[in-house]
Amino acid sequence: MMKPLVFDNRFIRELPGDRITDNYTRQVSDCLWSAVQPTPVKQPSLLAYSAEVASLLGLSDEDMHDPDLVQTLGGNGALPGMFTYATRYGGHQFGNWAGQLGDGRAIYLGELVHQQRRFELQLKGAGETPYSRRADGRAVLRSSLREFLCSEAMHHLGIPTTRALSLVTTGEPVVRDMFYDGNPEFEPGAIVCRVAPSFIRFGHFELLASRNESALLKRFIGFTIDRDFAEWWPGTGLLLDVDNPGQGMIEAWFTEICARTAIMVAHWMRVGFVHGVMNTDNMSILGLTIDYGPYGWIDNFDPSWTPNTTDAQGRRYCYGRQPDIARWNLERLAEAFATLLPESNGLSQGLSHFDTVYFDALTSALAGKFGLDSWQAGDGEAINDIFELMQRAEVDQTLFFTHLRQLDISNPQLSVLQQAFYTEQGLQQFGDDIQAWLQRYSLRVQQSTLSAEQRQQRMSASNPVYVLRNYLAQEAIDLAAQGDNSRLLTLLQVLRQPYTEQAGMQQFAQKRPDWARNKAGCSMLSCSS
Ligand SMILES: Nc1ncnc2c1ncn2[C@@H]1O[C@H](COP(=O)(O)OP(=O)(O)OP(=O)(O)O)[C@@H](O)[C@H]1O
Ligand SMILES: [Mg+2]
Repeated sequence: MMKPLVFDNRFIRELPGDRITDNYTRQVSDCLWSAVQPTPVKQPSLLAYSAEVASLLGLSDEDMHDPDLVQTLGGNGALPGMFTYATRYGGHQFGNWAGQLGDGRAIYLGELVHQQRRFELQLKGAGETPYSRRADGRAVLRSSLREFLCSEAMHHLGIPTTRALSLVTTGEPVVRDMFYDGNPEFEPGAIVCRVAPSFIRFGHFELLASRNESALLKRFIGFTIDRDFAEWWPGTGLLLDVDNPGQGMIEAWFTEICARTAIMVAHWMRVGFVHGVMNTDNMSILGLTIDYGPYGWIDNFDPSWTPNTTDAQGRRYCYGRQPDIARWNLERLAEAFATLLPESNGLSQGLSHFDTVYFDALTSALAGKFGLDSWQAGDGEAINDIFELMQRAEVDQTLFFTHLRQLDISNPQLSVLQQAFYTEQGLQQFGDDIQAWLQRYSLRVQQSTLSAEQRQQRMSASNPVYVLRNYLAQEAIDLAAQGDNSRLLTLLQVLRQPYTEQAGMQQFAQKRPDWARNKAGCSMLSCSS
């Protein structure tokens, strides 16, 4: 028998809910959540779970196979103490205000408390809610598997992220027109149980501000600081009035949100992660990576690359623009707060803080990647030069760094990097330039105070050997769709230690194979999920 889980559902206890309790699509006002039950499914079956997340929640391996828990994770019935609801948020999508969005397919199970830590649990793909607009409330296996694996991979890379407890197939088909080309197909349905201290998004605040619900906006800010920033705000020396947080508190808090967002994006840039849909409804107030949709990983270095086919034209959310977009999103959040603080210039100070924190985080990440002791004048220029060469020569970003680590500084040879080139032509055409750069780099490293061993250690800690390249996820999806979850489990295992070379796992540390270059799911992803 499973031990009872402890829930303490502050969100629904302390914040107003929707008075309408019927589940139909509508505009909702003057509240933050709507009670809604997950829609039951035919046959929930546990495909994979994260043992680390289970243990954070006080769940043993045995518990994870408990039929009652598996049913709950598939949306069939709640456990004692749970309360199920969807929240009301809005957002800027692709640069435009989109109005009310809300949890159209994510349904909360409540706030689980274990060992003094609080975790919100959510089922993504659990059925329609009042916020489902014209969609079905469901999620397909391919997108759920990608979310499950990548959130765990990101955590083990040391990147702030929402986590995933479980991946459950529903036994029910879901219809998707993957390329929006009039060819809908049945795909297996699935549900991920996500876990985070808070799933509150920028869009929650933006919607209240846009609807002039200012008393509720204030109260919600007070709630969020009190519940989700409990470790931060006492250190500010400011007093928190939960019902009416003061200007100084809101400004200080916004500055903190800016810092966290900057750190998150600097990490993305470090490992070559492209989120793909940085709409403000996909920005976490805690600075966690949230909503693993059409994300991707950089193979050949290219700042203009985006995995999202919907964004292929404008490239708003391409790799290189992520820091600017994060700042743009913070500006939208500042505008929402400014409806309460018309006289404030503290909000613009928060934005400047973003610039400072991002610069520091990025330069220290780059110093780590290149194995430098510190960031010095001239490093930026040298690093820009090699990034430009990598782009023109089509060099794999991940392999470049893991191989650069092996460079003999006293006798730098291009051959160390050979594996990282995608084409013979790139090697022929840019080989001499890159060789010259390696000489310049070696001189820089020789001036450094680090020993060879220290340099290599720094590089190992900053440069992952294993990342969830798009084609690796796709191979796991293709197998899982045939009922074989072995690759999924192997990847989950390998990605637990992404910075360490693991015996027999060499195949997961290769550059993207040629067949995957232009294949759907491998080089480009649709938003259909
Ligand atoms: N299949 C669906 N059914 C109902 N609503 C959906 C569906 N897919 C997306 N939405 C809603 O569309 C909006 C934008 O979607 P987006 O792709 O950013 O989110 P998402 O993938 O559902 O998940 P999340 O941000 O919760 O990880 C959100 O309000 C989302 O709930
Ligand atoms: Mg989303």
